[in-house]
Amino acid sequence: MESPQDHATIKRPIAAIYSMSNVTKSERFIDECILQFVHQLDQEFTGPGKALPVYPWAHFFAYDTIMKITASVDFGLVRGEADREGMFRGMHEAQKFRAMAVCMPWMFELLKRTPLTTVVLKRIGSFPRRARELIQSRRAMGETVTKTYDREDLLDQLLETKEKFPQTVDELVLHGYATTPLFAGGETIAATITAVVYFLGKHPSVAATLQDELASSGLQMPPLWVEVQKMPYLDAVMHETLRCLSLGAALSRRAVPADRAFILPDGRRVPTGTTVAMLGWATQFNQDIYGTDAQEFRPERWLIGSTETPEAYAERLRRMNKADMTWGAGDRACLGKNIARCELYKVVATLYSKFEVSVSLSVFARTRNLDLNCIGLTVTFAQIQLVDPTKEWTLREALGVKPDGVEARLSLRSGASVDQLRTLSETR
Ligand code: HEM
Repeated sequence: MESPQDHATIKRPIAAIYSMSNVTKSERFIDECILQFVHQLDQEFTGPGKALPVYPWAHFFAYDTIMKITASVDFGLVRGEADREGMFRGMHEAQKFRAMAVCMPWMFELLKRTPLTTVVLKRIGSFPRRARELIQSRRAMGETVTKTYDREDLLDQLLETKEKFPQTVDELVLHGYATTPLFAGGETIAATITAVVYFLGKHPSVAATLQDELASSGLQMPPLWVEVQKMPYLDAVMHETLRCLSLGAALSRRAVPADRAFILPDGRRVPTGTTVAMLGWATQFNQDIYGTDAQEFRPERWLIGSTETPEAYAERLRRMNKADMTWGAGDRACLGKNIARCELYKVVATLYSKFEVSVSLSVFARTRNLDLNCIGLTVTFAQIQLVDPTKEWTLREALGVKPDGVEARLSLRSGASVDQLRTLSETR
């Protein structure tokens, strides 16, 4: 792990690029991908007997979107024009390997020269390779061509850091900058969209309240960030989904610094240099902070209670936010949080404005017990049927979390039209 000082130096040139005010300049990239996604879902999955495998399609959407935000590239996974299977084959296994390398570096040292490791590292290597290709092709286009874009993508801005911060940004650092969004912006977003569909399918009253809020907000379609960021119930749903999903479980690690003592609650001192991880699973389900129903999915916990004073609510919210490790904390906290929130709020608001979504879950596996344990269940807005209530479900976990087996049935809401949505966006 690099020192905090080196880390801060490398992060400084790109901090402004990831600020919300800059991210909203690329909203149009996100809108284009949302439109494509909704149209494709409408074409392929609305109709009797059709079921949408949520995670793979959310992953197509997320990857197309991050490619567009990063390099204006129309990758084509949602439209089926890119090699969908090849793209994600073995990715989760590669992630598990990476998790092992992060959490048990000594094991990685032992294994790193074996043929198996070479194969796995090749899979992980597809992101750096793609980033290198993007940089090369952008440079080949020449300065004048990139400047004629009517909008800047991340890559243009990242390339500029090399000129603005020559002391810090060499080819290697630039390559790291370009690889990160490709690596970080796919599975995280896909898992979150899948979890929203899952939790809302399990809690029809939450879905109904969200849809009421969406319907009464007079949103443009796809909605703008300035519109969706002000929607309290949508915000509560997203907070609660991310809290219960605990995506960044193994990500937030820090080395104990030499200049500060790190003492555990029982008085033991952790030696300098020791890698310490704060797990979201421990903090985000802490009953002292989130209440005795911490294991339940309940977006209302993020809203003011009917008998609560504004002061008490502000204090409760402060404690909940502090314990919520979704985006990590401190100087290594998620840099892509603004991109992720903007993309997620917009796509969830669009999906639940346009579609009735009912969920059937087949083999959704999870290692922790929430209140939602089962395999093979069908959920509709009208009823919940557990095919086998005795079985538990588990999430596949590596560095991130991959939810498998969530399938949804889609139908357009009465009065909703996807063509109307396209027209609105084209006039923006
Ligand atoms: C739901 C979506 C996402 C979640 C939950 C998430 C979560 C996290 C977490 C927990 C960390 C580690 C923070 C720490 O150590 O304290 C992290 C780091 C990071 N994430 Fe995200 N992330 C998401 C999406 C994204 C996206 C879309 C991007 C980029 C486009 C991104 C870029 C980064 C970067 C660059 C870091 C490293 C920051 C540093 O080391 O200073 N993330 N993320």
